[in-house]
Amino acid sequence: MHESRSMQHGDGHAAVLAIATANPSGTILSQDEFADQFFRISKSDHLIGLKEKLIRICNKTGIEKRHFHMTEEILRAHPEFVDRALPSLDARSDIVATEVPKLAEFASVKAIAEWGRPATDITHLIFSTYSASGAPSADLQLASLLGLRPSVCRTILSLHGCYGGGRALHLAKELAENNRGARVLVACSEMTLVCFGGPDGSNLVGHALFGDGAGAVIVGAGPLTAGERPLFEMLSATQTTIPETEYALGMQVSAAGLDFHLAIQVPMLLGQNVEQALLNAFRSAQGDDVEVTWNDLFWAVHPGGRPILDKIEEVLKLEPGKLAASRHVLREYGNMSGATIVFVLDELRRRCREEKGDHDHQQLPELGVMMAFGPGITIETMVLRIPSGPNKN
Ligand SMILES: CC(C)(COP(=O)(O)OP(=O)(O)OC[C@H]1O[C@@H](n2cnc3c(N)ncnc32)[C@H](O)[C@@H]1OP(=O)(O)O)[C@@H](O)C(=O)NCCC(=O)NCCSC(=O)CC(=O)O
Repeated sequence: MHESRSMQHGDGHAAVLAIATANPSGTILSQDEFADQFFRISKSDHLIGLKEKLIRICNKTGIEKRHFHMTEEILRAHPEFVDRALPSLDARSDIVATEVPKLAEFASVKAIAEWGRPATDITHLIFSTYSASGAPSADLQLASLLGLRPSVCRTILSLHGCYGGGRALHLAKELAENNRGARVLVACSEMTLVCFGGPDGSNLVGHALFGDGAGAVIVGAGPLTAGERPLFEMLSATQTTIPETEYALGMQVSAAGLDFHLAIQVPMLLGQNVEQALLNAFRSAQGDDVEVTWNDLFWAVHPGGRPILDKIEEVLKLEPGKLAASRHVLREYGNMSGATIVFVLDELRRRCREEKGDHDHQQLPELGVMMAFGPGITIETMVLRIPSGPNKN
């Protein structure tokens, strides 16, 4: 019995076997022009004070551009998306019910191609989004679009917000390590269409930060088949909730769509608690006598906002450049909620490849850490290792 139980487990730690990302082709907006465009299309140019404030906020985000599914044509067809006093959830849900899985499909097809095995070899699917409001949901639709087998085990993570990608990867690790031969597709797809609205005193920061994107990751543990290459080994994963901070980050579904709440204290709260979350993850990997120097690691941090990255850099005394992959993703795409961490992993992988031939890139250390934050405040932390030897990418 004992032997047959151990035969059911994968060999060793789970690993990331492929990563891909996608963005919608609808609209790309430069952050410099965002306030002008947003106030024009929402017919709000008369709200001069709010517009000036949005310009001040946009200038401080560290973002250069963002991608959106939303277009002016969609807004012309749905004036209720601008006026939050009008009910609009049904119309928003109709659009995202098709478009969110479709965006996930673009990323997943690329990840499956990189992985090199047929989609029918996927045994588990974990889909994370803040846009799902029906059942059956985006997970089933993605499974159909990709032609996954009917026995694929599906899980949907709904409204986990920005820690959705981290949570999905954590679950994928546990599934892969506990089910021999499992190959888990993690798909995170986020679209701001569900929370778009005309400017008011409470939603400017969300409008300045969030963008649309999808990430897909294939996760599996040993034995690996010929052609499978581990990109990041997933050594340990923990979740830490900061007590009594429910008020600080949240999402609420209403007749007018999804409302985000981002308290001004979020960067400070994360700064005060990040080290404990890291120690929890490293103790889980190395035991109580953990010895780790933060600057000896590579870093994949969810770029929730520029001051969050600044605060983490400050409290952990990180060398400049340690959060470069996170800052790059924030600059190029904004905060894509749960999908963002997949973009950061992809960027790190790119830097890892380039370091061989490009001396401008710092050599990545062998050990690193992935962190994602969201409502709770919840911190998902994972200790990663870049494999050495012939599989190194
Ligand atoms: C908004 C910022 C770009 C502003 O940058 P700075 O803080 O450096 O600049 P600043 O102090 O001069 O602030 C500029 C103006 O923004 C206002 N301001 C700052 N933070 C605010 C907040 N959370 N809510 C409302 N207003 C805010 C300030 O009062 C100020 O207004 P005035 O100019 O009128 O004085 C930044 O604070 C930021 O990126 N904050 C978001 C961090 C965050 O919460 N991220 C989590 C995202 S959610 C996530 O990732 C997880 C999830 O949702 O699941």
